[in-house]
Amino acid sequence: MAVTTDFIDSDIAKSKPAPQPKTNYAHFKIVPARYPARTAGTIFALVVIGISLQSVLTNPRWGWDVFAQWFFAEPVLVGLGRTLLLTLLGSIFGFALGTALALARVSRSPLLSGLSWTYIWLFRSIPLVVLLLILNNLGYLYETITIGVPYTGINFFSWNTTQIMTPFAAALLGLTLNQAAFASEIIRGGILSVDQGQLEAAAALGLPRKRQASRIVLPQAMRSILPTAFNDIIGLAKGTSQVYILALPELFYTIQIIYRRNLEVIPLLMVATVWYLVILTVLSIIQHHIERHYARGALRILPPSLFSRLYRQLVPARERRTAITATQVNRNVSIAPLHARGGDVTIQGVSKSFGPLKVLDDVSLSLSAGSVTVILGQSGSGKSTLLRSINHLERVDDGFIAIDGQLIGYRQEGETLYELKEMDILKRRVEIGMVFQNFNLFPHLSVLENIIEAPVTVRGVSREQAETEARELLARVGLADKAEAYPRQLSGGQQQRVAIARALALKPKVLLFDEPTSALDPELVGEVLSVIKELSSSGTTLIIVTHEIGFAREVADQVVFMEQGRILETGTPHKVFNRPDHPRTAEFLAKVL
Ligand SMILES: Nc1ncnc2c1ncn2[C@@H]1O[C@H](COP(=O)(O)OP(=O)(O)OP(=O)(O)O)[C@@H](O)[C@H]1O
Repeated sequence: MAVTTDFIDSDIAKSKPAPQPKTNYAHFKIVPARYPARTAGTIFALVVIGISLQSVLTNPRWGWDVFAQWFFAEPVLVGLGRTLLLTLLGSIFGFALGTALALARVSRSPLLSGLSWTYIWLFRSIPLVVLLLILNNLGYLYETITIGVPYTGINFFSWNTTQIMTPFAAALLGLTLNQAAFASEIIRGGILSVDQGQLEAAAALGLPRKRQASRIVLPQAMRSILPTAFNDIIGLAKGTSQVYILALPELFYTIQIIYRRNLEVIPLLMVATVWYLVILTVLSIIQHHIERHYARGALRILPPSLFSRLYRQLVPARERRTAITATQVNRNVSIAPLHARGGDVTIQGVSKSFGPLKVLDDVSLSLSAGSVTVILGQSGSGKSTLLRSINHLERVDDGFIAIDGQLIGYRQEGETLYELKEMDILKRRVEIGMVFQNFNLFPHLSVLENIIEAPVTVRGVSREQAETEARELLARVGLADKAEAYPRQLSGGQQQRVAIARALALKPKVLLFDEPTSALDPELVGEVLSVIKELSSSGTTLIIVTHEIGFAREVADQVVFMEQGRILETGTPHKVFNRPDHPRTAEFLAKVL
């Protein structure tokens, strides 16, 4: 009756896990997995290295004794110095001019952009050798170079062109002009690779244009700029050999002069080759470290650098921990109130079109200070455009929007409205915070840096005070322990809570939420809504575009229903959700409820 016994045994096994025999593995021998292909590959590499070394070291024609004699010889080192100087100055001036050209190329002025395009087109077309020869003969075209006020006869300085255009000056100028044309396209490519949302987030925080470029756009652009830029600099280091045409003895030209005299061609070419290898190695190490610097925040975990790997090997973990604890900062700074009083928002007869499409059509709305308004409507009904118009990310065609009686985007004098310059719009924008659907945190800045950027730059708060307030805000959104993390190391819900803290750091009168939960997984929606709910009693005026009807019912003072750019209905949540006036509202609610 083996079958019956088996049945009983398996039943028992299901109800109670069988006790596992305890095994002592201490005396077991571990055999690592074997990888025959890897072993074969290693042997092959060893053979190739061995043969190469033997052929290079034992063949007397390589002339290693001559190589040793010339490697550190004075003329070679002087030539090397010139090559390094030309590379360094050519890179610095070339990239500085290239950055200006790239910014001009993306400028909104068509003439400036056209001028930059023409420069790039011209200097990328002219071969470097031709350019160097033209510059060397510049004295023939222009006998003097003068700095002064054009067409007035007022001159400050005047030089004889042939005297100042030495071979070195011509070489440096030629390399710079040539390098700038290529560098500008590399930089422009980097600028274009930065997400548009980043610019909008920076503008919504009121950061000035210069700060947007230097702190937000360029650091992120650097990730795509650096590999190509270093390729270009390495090309320049080798390309300096073209200045031989000006009889300028840089490294390669010096080598040529020497081997033409002593006929030791190969050993001297080896001298040049090894020095170029040294230059390339140093540049590659610099590239690695700069790239690593700009990779902060782009990778979830940054691989340890060469130095930190060495540090980990040399310093025991216990000592490292003590060192970190010793650098903790004293955070006893007074905490300012975290909210400004809410603002009254008046939207009067606002219209906006994109081409033939009228997206907002005579929209009027009045929101009292500290109120919570939820805007509902089908996709494409103009909800986001209305929000973006409130903080002037979109310029309206007709009507006006005012906060506490102050017009957005305009200055009023009597009956005339003057459009504000971008700088002034940015200043006023700090009163209106905005939280985006896709968070738009700055990925290269830590959570703390994201939050303090605008208060420090725009409001002029001290860094210490801004950090204290930022930590307080982070504690309020439940992320006190994430101050040093980078956005990509956080979940979507956490990122959105940081975005809310960032908007609050400017103590705005009005806070706009553009579908703050629609990019989140359902289980993360609740944590963001509870933060907004807490804010609803803070006195800040909240305007929220959302499809979360339950949430709207709970927190809203007023619900607005939009369709095809028009407001069809407004009222309390109780009225709009239970007894809507308009059949379209009822139809929409029937779909989403
Ligand atoms: N920059 C733009 N250029 C052209 N059309 C635009 C632009 N921005 C928005 N639109 C159009 O305007 C209309 C309203 O867009 P908006 O984003 O305001 O709608 P929405 O109600 O917020 O939609 P959703 O709920 O899907 O976000 C859409 O038809 C959209 O295609």
